[in-house]
Amino acid sequence: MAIIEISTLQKSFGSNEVLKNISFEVNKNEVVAVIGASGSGKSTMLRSIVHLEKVDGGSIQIDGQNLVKDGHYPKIKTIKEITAKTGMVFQHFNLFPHLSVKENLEIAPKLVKKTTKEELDKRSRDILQKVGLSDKLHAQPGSLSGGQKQRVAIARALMMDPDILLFDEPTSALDPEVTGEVLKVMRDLAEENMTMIVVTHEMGFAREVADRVVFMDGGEIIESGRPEEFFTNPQHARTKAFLSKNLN
Ligand SMILES: Nc1ncnc2c1ncn2[C@@H]1O[C@H](COP(=O)(O)OP(=O)(O)OP(=O)(O)O)[C@@H](O)[C@H]1O
Repeated sequence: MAIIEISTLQKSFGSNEVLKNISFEVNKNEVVAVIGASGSGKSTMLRSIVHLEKVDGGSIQIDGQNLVKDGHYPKIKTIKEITAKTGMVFQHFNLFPHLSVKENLEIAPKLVKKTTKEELDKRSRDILQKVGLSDKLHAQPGSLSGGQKQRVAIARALMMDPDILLFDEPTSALDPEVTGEVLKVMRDLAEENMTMIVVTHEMGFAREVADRVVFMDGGEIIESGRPEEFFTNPQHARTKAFLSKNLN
């Protein structure tokens, strides 16, 4: 069953047409890896799903509700309700630097959910344990490694109990030696059947963890398929050219 339905999405920045009639669906519990060259529109597509970008045309339905229909948006209250169940993890973590890990985790649920202090405390401890950072509850982000910061960012997204998690190049800003610890947390989430869209340059992750790979080029979806077919027998010349440059 599709939990995200995107159809004929269009977006331009001035004269730069960044999304050209993008259509695709994500099923509940599916992990979709989105790959493609820099500037192909991957981030813009992801950001549109959480309303960090406003599209010019097309539709996005999340769990049966229209975030945007034929380029028209509902009122902001409805938009907030629709996007509330989608969490996002960014390349550069976007933690609040002046707040502790615990405060970073609790700030959003404190504002929007009716939760007691005790429940929040238990939840932040449980989720930090899940990402392997129990000992960092009271740390400041500045004292953490990049891999630890990104795991805190994932924990923060999980605090809102999302149905869908979007990752925008979550390991691209990390040193190679800490990339694995973040990918492991993402693998664990995939195994727990979290619905995920992951924009990534990590071909190993796309090949091994994703249920489906989507290749974008020049604002279009060129090809998508199950990883075993996509990587061994790409159909499109542009996919072949991209893979020959990016697979090692
Ligand atoms: N806020 C913005 N204002 C103007 N142009 C933008 C903006 N955001 C993105 N763009 C442009 O849109 C195009 C697509 O960018 P986008 O970040 O979506 O691509 P991407 O595939 O995610 O690339 P990367 O891997 O480099 O992040 C690029 O040409 C970029 O310069």
